[in-house]
Amino acid sequence: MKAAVLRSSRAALRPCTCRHLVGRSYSSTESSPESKVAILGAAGGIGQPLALLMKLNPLISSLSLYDIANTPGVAADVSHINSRAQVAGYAGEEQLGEALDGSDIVIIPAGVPRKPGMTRDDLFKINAGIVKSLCTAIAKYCPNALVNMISNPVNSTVPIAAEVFKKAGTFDERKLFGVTTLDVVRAKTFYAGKVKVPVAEVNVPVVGGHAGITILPLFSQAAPKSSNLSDDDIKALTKRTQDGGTEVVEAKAGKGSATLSMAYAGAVFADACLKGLNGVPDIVECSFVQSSITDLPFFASKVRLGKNGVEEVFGLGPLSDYEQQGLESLKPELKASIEKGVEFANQN
Ligand SMILES: NC(=O)c1ccc[n+]([C@@H]2O[C@H](COP(=O)([O-])OP(=O)(O)OC[C@H]3O[C@@H](n4cnc5c(N)ncnc54)[C@H](O)[C@@H]3O)[C@@H](O)[C@H]2O)c1
Ligand SMILES: O=C(O)C[C@H](O)C(=O)O
Repeated sequence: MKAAVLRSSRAALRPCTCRHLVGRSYSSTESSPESKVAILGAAGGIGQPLALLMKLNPLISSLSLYDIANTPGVAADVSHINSRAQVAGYAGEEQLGEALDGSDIVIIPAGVPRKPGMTRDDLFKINAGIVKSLCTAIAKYCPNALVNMISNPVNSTVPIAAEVFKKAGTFDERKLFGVTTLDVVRAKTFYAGKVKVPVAEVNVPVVGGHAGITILPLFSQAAPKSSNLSDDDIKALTKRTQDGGTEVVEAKAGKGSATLSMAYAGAVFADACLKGLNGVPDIVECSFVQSSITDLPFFASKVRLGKNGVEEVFGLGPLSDYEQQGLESLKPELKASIEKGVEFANQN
């Protein structure tokens, strides 16, 4: 069973009166374009709260919820919320094409999460294959969509997606994103708590990748600046940001990894992508993208989002000695994870 499907056309305009949790609001005199967003893995721990948050986003006219099972229930539930997006649930591979058809953004939280004692790379064996088959379908059914990759290990799943798209002849480096927003969310929260400033005023760029030491928060560039932080404070904040995922995995004690904070982070990043697609100026977020700012082919840094996805990849800016050391230390691990993804995509 599935709910009614609404096909999207970005050119069509329709009035909207909903308010959005994290973005701008639209009055009845404004219009927002139609946009279709698909979530793959929508019945999971991240997928369900992410579906809820996406249903509240007034920039979305069509929300497509896909999983291997259980999406009809999630879709029926979310669809009763009185906001703009029309919701459709799709279950099983035979419905994947319809779920993806016409999507402007595809968000991928499909795959297994960590248990205590595991690294993100331990998920590669299962998640690499899942991501590969989902990206093969994206190349076929919505080759122009922006892809927001959440499935771990992000340092490898993004290169896998790139290789799949290259083979299909659909790769556009401006449209593929590893979602590292949760690292930024954590860095902001931990910094605000330490420096004792309102968290809403805080910004901290986080660069590199999304696993352990490859997560490099740049507290030397944090805003507002603090003169009270010692070197030890910065080391502790850096370590807590790098270990944020493990902190949640251990606290959940075998019941998975971050889902609620990740759904929030995924919603923030998707909202930024939607705003960029809609021509809102100066939308800047950190993301793991194809990059030439270091000698690695993929790297997370600040990117400006626009009508075609990435419009500009920003450089790292001035780094402290500690951050410079962190940058050099992360490169071998990040390089190996990228190469592992590329190799997997090309050998299977
Ligand atoms: N990027 C990040 O910052 C970040 C943060 C948290 C979690 N994650 C990752 O996100 C992934 C999902 O985490 P979760 O807690 O939601 O896991 P979960 O097990 O609760 O949910 C995953 C969902 O994916 C579905 N799924 C499996 N194979 C699929 C396929 N072929 N097609 C569609 N759906 C499929 C499952 O049925 C399940 O509903 C994990 O890999 C996790 O490590 C990433
Ligand atoms: O830590 C994990 O395994 C999930 C995710 O990557 C996170 O940072 O919370």
